[in-house]
Amino acid sequence: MQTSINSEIGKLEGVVVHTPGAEVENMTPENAERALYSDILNLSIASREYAQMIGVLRKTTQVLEVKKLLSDILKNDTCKAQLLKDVCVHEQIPGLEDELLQHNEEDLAALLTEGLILEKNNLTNYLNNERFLLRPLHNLFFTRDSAMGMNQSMLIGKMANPVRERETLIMEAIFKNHPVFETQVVNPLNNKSSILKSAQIKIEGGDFQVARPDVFVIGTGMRTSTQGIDFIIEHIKQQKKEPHHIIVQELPSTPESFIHLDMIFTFLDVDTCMAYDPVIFGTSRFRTIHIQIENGKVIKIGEEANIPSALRKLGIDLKSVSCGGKEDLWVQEREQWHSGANFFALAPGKVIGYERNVHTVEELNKNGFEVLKATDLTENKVSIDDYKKCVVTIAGSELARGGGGARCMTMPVRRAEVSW
Ligand SMILES: NC(=[NH2+])NCCC[C@H](N)C(=O)O
Repeated sequence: MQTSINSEIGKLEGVVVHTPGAEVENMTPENAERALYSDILNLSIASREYAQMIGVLRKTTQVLEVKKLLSDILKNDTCKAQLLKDVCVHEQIPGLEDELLQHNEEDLAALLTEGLILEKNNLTNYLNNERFLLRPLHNLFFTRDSAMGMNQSMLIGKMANPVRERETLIMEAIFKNHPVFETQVVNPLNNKSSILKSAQIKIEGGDFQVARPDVFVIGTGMRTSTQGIDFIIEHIKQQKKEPHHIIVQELPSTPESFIHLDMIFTFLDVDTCMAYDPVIFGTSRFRTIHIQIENGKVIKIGEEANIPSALRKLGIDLKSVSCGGKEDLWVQEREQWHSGANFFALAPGKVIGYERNVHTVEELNKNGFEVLKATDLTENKVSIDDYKKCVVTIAGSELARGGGGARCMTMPVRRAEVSW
C-alpha cells in the first residue's frame, strides 16, 4: 500500500491502531502523571469501549495492528537486531540487547510494548523503586502521535516526553521494513539543516493536520515546538516547488486537555469543522499564523484572525460546529476535557467520536449529522453508506481518561482523494 494522506477526511483506506493491552494498567497513581494519563485505567472496561471503535473501523477500512506489524518485521534478523540496538541505545540499557535477542518475535513485540519487569536480583535493583526495566508504552493506543501521514510520506514524530520515544523507533522500523507499506520515511532526527537544533525539534501527530495536499494546519504548544514546525518548513522548501501553506495555531499550556491541536479543532467534511470556540475564536493571546512556501523559500509569514478565516482565504470554506454547544462555557469546558472536539473522519461528513459528549453530539445533529450508535453499526442494524452525514458514537468513559479520543487512537495511512 502506497501511503497517501492528502486530507483529514478523504475516504479511509488504511489505518494503524493498537488495541490497548497490559501496558495501560502497568502503572500506579504515583506514576500516572509520568505516563501522561489523567487517571489510572481499568483495562477490561477500556477494552470493551475500544472494541466499539475498532468494530466500526473494521467495517469501513483495512485495519493494521501495531503489534502484528511489529512481530512481522521482527522475523527478519537484521531488522530485529537493528531495532533492539536502537531501543537499548536510546533507553541506555546496553546490557539488555543480547538478552532481548533470545526472544522470539511475538514475545518481543509484547515486551517492547507492555514492558519488561526489573528483576530484583542485586542490591541496586532491589532498592530501585521502578517496577520495569523496559517501561511499558502506556500511550501506544494513541497511534496518532508517533508518526503522521504527509502526502506520500510518513513523518516520524519527535516526542515531547521520553515515555513515548520508543513508539517512534517502532513506527520508523515498521514503515521502513514492513512489506505492506510503500512510503518515504521522513525523520526529524536525520535533519541535516545547519539552522535547526535537533534537540529543540518536537512534533507529535495530534498537532498535525492535512487540510488539502498543499495546506497543513499545525498546533504549537506543549507537544510540538516552533522548531518542529520549522523542520517541516525546511522539508517543504527542499521537496516541493509549488506553493504550500502552513497555518500554525498557538495552544494554551494548561490544562493538559489542550495538549494537541486535535483536542480543539478537527475537520469533519469538505465544508465543516469542529472547534472549541474559546480557543479557536476567542479574543485571546493564542495566535494563528500563515506561512507560505514557494520555490524553496518562505515568501510570506503573517498573523491571521483564526484557523477557519485563514483557510477561507485559501479557498477552504468551513462552517464551524461548536464543541459543547454554543451556549454554556461550563459545558464547553467539560466536553473539551473529555476529548469532545476530537473526531476522526471515516469519509467526508462521516465521523466517529465519544457518545458521552452529549452537547457536542447534539450540536452535530443540529448541523445535519445523523447520530448512529457504534454497536448498531457493528450489529449490522445500520450502515454509514445510507447517510450523507453521520456521527458514529462510541462509549468512552474509561478510554477518555488516557487523555484522547477517536482521532488520537487512529493513524490513517491512506485516504482516497477528496473531490473539493
Ligand atoms: N492526538 C492526541 N490528542 N493524543 C492524545 C495523547 C494522550 C496521551 N496520554 C499523551 O499525553 O500523550
